[in-house]
Amino acid sequence: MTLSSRWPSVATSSQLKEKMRNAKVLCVGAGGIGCELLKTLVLTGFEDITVIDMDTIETSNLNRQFLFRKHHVGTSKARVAADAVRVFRPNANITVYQGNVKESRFDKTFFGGFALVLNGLDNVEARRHVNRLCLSAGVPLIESGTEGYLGQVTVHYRLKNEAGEMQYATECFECAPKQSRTKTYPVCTIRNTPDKPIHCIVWAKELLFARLFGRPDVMTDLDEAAAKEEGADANGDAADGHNATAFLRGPDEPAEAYARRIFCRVFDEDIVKVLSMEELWEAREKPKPLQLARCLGDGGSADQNGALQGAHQAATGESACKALGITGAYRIWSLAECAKVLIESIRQYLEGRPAEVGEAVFDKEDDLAVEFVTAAANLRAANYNIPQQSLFVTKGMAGNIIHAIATTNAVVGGLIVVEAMKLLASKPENSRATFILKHVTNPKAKRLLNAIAPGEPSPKCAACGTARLELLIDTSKTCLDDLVNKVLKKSLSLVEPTVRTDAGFEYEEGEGLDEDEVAVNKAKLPLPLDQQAGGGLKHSTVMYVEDQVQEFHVQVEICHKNDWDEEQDPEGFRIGGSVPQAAAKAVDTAGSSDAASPSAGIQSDDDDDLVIINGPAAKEGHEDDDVVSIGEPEVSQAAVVGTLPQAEGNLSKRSADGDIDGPRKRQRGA
Ligand SMILES: Nc1ncnc2c1ncn2[C@@H]1O[C@H](COP(=O)(O)OP(=O)(O)OP(=O)(O)O)[C@@H](O)[C@H]1O
Ligand SMILES: [Zn+2]
Repeated sequence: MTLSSRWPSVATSSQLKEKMRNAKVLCVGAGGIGCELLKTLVLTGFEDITVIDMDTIETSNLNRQFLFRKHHVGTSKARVAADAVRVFRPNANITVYQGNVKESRFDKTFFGGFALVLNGLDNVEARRHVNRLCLSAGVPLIESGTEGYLGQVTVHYRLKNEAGEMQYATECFECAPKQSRTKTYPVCTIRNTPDKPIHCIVWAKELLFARLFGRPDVMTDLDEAAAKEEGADANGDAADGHNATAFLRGPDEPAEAYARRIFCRVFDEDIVKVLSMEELWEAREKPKPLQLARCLGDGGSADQNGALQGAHQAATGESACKALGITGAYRIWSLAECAKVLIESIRQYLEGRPAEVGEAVFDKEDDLAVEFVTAAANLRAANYNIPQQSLFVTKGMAGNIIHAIATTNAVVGGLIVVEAMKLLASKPENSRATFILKHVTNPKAKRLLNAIAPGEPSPKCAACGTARLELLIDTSKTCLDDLVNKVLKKSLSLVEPTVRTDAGFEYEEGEGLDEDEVAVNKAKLPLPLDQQAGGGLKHSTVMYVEDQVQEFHVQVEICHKNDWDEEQDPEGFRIGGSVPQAAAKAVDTAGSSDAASPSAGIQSDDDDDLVIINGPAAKEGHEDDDVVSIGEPEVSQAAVVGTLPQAEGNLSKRSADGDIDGPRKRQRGA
């Protein structure tokens, strides 16, 4: 049934209302956007809603995820959100799943049961996964993302006419390569020549925290450097790949003595060593070693046994600042405070959370972890004469936090519902991709929302087109494990990849394999690519890569390349063709240079994908420009989350007089 009136007059028709009541919609994500979306959906008249979210509510969600209250902390987001909106519309039928949308129960058949899929996610892997399932199930997807004041809603579908012919088709989520804002930091800058606060924070979080509290079998660059020295001291050989003993705690070593030894090692002795690499300092300011006793000041900071004053209590593992009586998240700590917090946080970890040591992963919600990183980063900043940061700012930078704006989420939630209504009203020609770019577009335009026609499908798209990807990789040094985990799962967002070649190589994952098959596949993982069965995965080998859950197929041609430059390509591979940008990371974390400024250089971690509009580079002083056409936004750091199509391509569809073309209407039979 199509509605005869034009959009938007049709929006209030009783026919559309009925369609909204009956339409089965799937909301993926019940976080910042998801809460707004659910609320607006039920208030608009949608009554058959399914919600998936894998997470539980955290205290830090409460400021913007308004369906949640303090007493809900620790409980399922999807369930609480559903219960809350049921109050607004008691006859709504809301089905809840607390789970990861990548689970195999949410397969093509599951997706095929919905009229529309509405995403309120926060990471690109899940978005790609949902995109692929929507493509294979033939269900329209409305995508969204926000980042501070910025946001966007995009619409993706292939709609057939009654004769089964493709009538309207937009680009899919993966058609336009997204430029990842994941920042990579050359390891040598982080290790030897930091010159920004973020370099010190990355070092504290990715190297020191990981080394002291993380998995001991995972080497960090601290080990590599230290082990090289140890190996060289002992027998002149390079490191053999084992962790440096310098960071191991002696069997009877008291926690605080260990903490002090670590301090001396990393902020004093290591700096002395790096100073001896004279070529590094020809054009740079030399770093200064820090002596612990001097940092602590008059010696009165420690008692006769060397224990810090104020830290005599048994360690609870909760907070070093609390134990030391140090307050002030927004001020910069003195050097003495940093030294004390560093030593006390190590003691708190070792004595208060012994079970976690060797397993810990940095978590921005963990006070002790943030205190440790703040103290360590600031001490390192003092070594290198780099400005220090408050705990609040460090937390933002280490946790890749862009402070979310509830209103942006509300606007985006509302726009998703508007686009959903257009599709239900069978008005795909009225679909719009809408961008909230207020502070980066021409202020004279005074336009908060910029709506453009959805982009066209790209034949080169790996998800919906027929692209063959090219993988540049060192086939003799890379093992299959890295190909599977770093290339296929991480870069291409596959969940359970299968790889086959014409010459008979096979690798499979996923349900349905028996124990023997799993073991056979696992045994292949440590071997280099060129030593795999079927003559190896070598230069010119074409791999047929598949993910059955996603119904994703792509051909990947291998190009052997050795001599990778670690700084330029820290991952040691590159993927060409129409592929979503790999989240290549040297030391894969990031942060903003100013946590108070939401659009500052925040980068993605595993949870947040940030992409940049590939518009023309921002000109200096663009605010003075008389004309900044809406078709050419002046965007450099307009970071939005998720679904942003390439602005140039899309925006150019707006004609000079401001008309917007609808989505591509296919010729009959095309
Ligand atoms: N693979 C997935 N399956 C199911 N839900 C997911 C998946 N990935 C992300 N989500 C959910 O998407 C929601 C995104 O919401 P939002 O961006 O507000 O993040 P958040 O985790 O609530 O907040 P923040 O990251 O700012 O602390 C989260 O509730 C998260 O649990
Ligand atoms: Zn596509």
